[in-house]
Amino acid sequence: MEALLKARRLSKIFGPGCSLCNESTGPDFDTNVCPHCHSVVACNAVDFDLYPGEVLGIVGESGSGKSTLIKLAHFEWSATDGEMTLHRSGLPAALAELLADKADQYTCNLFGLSQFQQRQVRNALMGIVYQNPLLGLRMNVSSGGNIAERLLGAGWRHIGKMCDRASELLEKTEIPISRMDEPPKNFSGGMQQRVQIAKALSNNPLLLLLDEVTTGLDLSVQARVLDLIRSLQREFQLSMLVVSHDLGVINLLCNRTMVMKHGRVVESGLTDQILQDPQHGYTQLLVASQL
Ligand SMILES: Nc1ncnc2c1ncn2[C@@H]1O[C@H](COP(=O)(O)OP(=O)(O)OP(=O)(O)O)[C@@H](O)[C@H]1O
Repeated sequence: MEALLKARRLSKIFGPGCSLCNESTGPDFDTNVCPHCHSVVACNAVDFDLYPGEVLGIVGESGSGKSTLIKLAHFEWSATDGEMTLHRSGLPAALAELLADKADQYTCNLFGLSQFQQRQVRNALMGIVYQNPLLGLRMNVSSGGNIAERLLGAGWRHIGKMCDRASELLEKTEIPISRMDEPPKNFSGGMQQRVQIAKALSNNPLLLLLDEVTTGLDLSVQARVLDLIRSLQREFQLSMLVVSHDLGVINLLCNRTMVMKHGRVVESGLTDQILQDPQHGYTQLLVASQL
């Protein structure tokens, strides 16, 4: 099977950067701040492949660069260096043509696209759920309206079809249809996450990005949201990138996992293997601390 998404040498530096940034930061130096120019190396030379229907976890302590990878993949931040390509076979024909790299079955480097083109890719192919629902939802707009807005962005125009799609998704995410016209600000934290999930799924994304989606929720609410994500992933065979500092979440959702520290991947492999037989000292600590 061929990868749906390939990321190569993903790097993000905050600050001016200098020729010594990469060789003076990372786990061996116990910092991601360059001692020469004081830039932050949020991630450096990260490679990964994501296969169709696969869930790839990104775990690590606070500041290790997990959210940076999600924000690069979602084009919220521009990469300092690196490439991201998608397999063309799963893309809508118009997009596959637009992004064609004639020599390859993968698209051109998506980081090289204009902002407009990146928005097209994002609207057609990606969904995202943030830890903070304020980032993913308009709190004063009805829940149905939040979903319709996303559908408009993805090119939908027929109001009736958008209403049907919103009801279908809210039902799937266990929001009572009777509350479809209410704004998310009226909802509990768990409900807001479920509306975010419904919105993120509305355009049938190939790729779903989850950034600490259950952090901050009560344990029982967390369990319900995670269960929902797991069943939706199976139903739609979604490919997902899941960021979490919680190994329980990673264990429940992810087939494979990358462990990050100071902007570098220190270990990656099958989640079971990483949890049962961690190789890197940092992963061993992480696993021991969460047992
Ligand atoms: N806008 C910014 N300007 C400067 N540095 C930033 C900026 N955003 C993030 N960083 C730095 O980049 C590094 C990686 O941040 P990132 O948010 O990716 O970490 P994380 O692993 O997701 O952490 P957390 O679990 O706390 O969200 C951190 O050192 C952070 O301070």
